[in-house]
Parts: sequence; structure tokens; C-alpha cells
Amino acid sequence: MTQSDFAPLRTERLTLRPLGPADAAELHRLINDWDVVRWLSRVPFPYPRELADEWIESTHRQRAAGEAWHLAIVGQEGDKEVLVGCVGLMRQAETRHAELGYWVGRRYWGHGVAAEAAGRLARWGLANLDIDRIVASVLDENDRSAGVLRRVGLKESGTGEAHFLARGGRLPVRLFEGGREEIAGPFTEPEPRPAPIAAADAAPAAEGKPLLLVAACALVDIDGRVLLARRPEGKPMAGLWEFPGGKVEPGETVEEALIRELKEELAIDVSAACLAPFTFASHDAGRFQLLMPLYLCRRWQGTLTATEGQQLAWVRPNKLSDYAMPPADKPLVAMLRDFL
Ligand SMILES: Nc1nc2c([nH]c(=O)n2[C@H]2C[C@H](O)[C@@H](COP(=O)(O)OP(=O)(O)OP(=O)(O)O)O2)c(=O)[nH]1
Repeated sequence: MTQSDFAPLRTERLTLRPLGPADAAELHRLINDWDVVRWLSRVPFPYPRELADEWIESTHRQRAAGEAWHLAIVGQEGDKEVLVGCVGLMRQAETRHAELGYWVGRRYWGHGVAAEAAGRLARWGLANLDIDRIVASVLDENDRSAGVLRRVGLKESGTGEAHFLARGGRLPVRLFEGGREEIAGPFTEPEPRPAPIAAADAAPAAEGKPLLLVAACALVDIDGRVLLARRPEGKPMAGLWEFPGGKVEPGETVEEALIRELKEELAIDVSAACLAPFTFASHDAGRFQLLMPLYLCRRWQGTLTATEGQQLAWVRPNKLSDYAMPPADKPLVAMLRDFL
């Protein structure tokens, strides 16, 4: 397993990348420090030099197995890249959550490095892993780390106990957790555009909210499977699976918008004649009312490609509910399952 199995994640000041054998000496120098280790539950003190090599090796195995993503936090000092600390996500498959952990070398404290790195990895995890929540815990008196978690968007949810290896016993911890809405951003669009129905005599949307018209399509393949696409990191509801499509732009018909979106997102050509109206979603999305006609389409031209790097999945109708989807889509899934 090489470092290239994971594309580095970047933030304004940092790079999060897999650890390599060449990081071991510096990692050991940074972590073999009581002021760092005393806050960490699974790390011994003193920290043996060989453990750095063994642990780095194990991070590759865990990533390959889809169990944990431990990454180096790398910063820039002049034109030199320096190891600053580590950040990790450990997945709990049964409960669809991942535990967030991090540490930063003492000389890099006080610059917001931990929140920047942990926030990036948490958002990446929610958008790309099969998880719905991020959890974390901090030693009771670790206010600094509690502040980091709050900045990432996690909320304090209770108390517990954890074993602290270097302290040789169980100690009280504060528990934190957060989901997509808190960590990856609000579920609503940042700037609701004016309702596409702009005519003075158009019916006002519920409660006078702006209406967001979104065209969506269930592409159905020869085996009766439906295509779902995963909303990428950075968009509202990142990590949820949806029907391909997008907002209807001013001046477009719903079909024109869908044909454009399917071309942009999937590189396929669909003709209006192949778009069969199926049903629609009408959903109160907070600041706007979402109105989403859903079409069925079984014929298209071109090789279906994820042009925006989004994850795609062909899903049997009876498996659709295994995929986390936006709340507006829930009734559509049931209807599709009955129909297909
Ligand atoms: N395409 C699609 N959008 C959905 C579904 N369910 C659902 O709630 N939505 C919502 C999410 C967004 O608020 C809105 C679609 O917006 P979008 O951001 O995907 O649209 P777009 O492709 O035009 O994106 P952009 O150019 O603004 O980035 O509709 C669905 O199944 N498919």
C-alpha cells in the first residue's frame, strides 16, 4: 500500500495526507511529549521510537480495510513542508458514525491548526464515507480540545469514561457529536435564488417562501436499477445520495434543465421524448419551498461518466432505502420501489 491510495486533502494552510515511513522520526519527536500525550487516550508515554513505524504501517492497513483514516497534518514553514500533527477518523460501520481524533505538536499550538484539520477531515468523511455522524470525546478538563470540536460544529452531548493509556486508568470524558447539518453546512442553499415563477399572477409558494424548482431524473438501466449520485463535499447535504439533476435556470423549461444537467454531470445526451414524468417532491426546506419534478428515463446516448468526480451507484429499487438521501426524496423512493 502506497501513499497514493488517498488523494491529499487541502485547507487554506494545511495538507492532510497519508503518513509514510519518512514521517516516523518527526512524528516521534512531536508526540513523545507529556504535554501532548496526557490528553490522548490510546497513546503510551514515553512513546517508543519503534511504535511510530508500527503505527504508521497500521494506518495504511486500516485505510485499505475502510476502518480508519489517519492522516498527517502538514504545514508550510517557508518553502519547507513540516509535520505538525495527526488527524484521524475511525469508522463504526454498524452505527454509521466515525470517531474524530487529532493531536498537534506543542510548538504549533495556538494557531487554529487542529480545528482547520479536523474540520476538513470531518467534512470529507461525511461526504465520502458511509457515515451520518461524527463523534469525539475529550478528557474532562481539556477545554482547548472542546473548543476545537465546537469550532468544527460538534455539540456536547454527554459524559462518559475512557481508558487513558499514559495515565494508567479510566478517566471522565466529555462527549461530542454532530451530523451533516452541523458540520458540513446547513441543508438549505446559501442564497435562495428568486423563484423561477416570477410572473405577477403566479401562485405564491407556501408561507410566501421562495420556490426552488429542481429537475431530477431516475435513470433506469436494463436490469431495472436506478442511478443515484452522491452530493460532493462543499454542497449543502454533502454525502447524501440523490437523483441526478439540478436547479431550473430562469428561461429554461424543466426538461431543458434536466437535459443540460444530465449532460453536465453525467456526459449523457437525453432527448425530451425519453423523459417520462413520474412524480414530484414538494418539501419545506426551511428558507425555501423545494418543488422537484422527478422523471424516469430508460434511454440515453453516450457513456455515462461522473464528470464532477461524484460517486455514482446503480441501485436495485428494493435497496434504495439503504442509501441516505435528502428528506425530500424519501416519498419518491417508496413510489419508485412500488413502480419498478
Ligand atoms: N438533483 C437533486 N437535487 C435534490 C434532490 N433532493 C433534494 O432535496 N435536492 C435539492 C438539493 C438542492 O437544494 C437542490 C438541487 O441543487 P443543486 O445544488 O444540486 O443544483 P445544481 O446542480 O443546479 O447546483 P449548483 O449549480 O447550484 O451548484 O435540490 C435530488 O434527488 N436530486
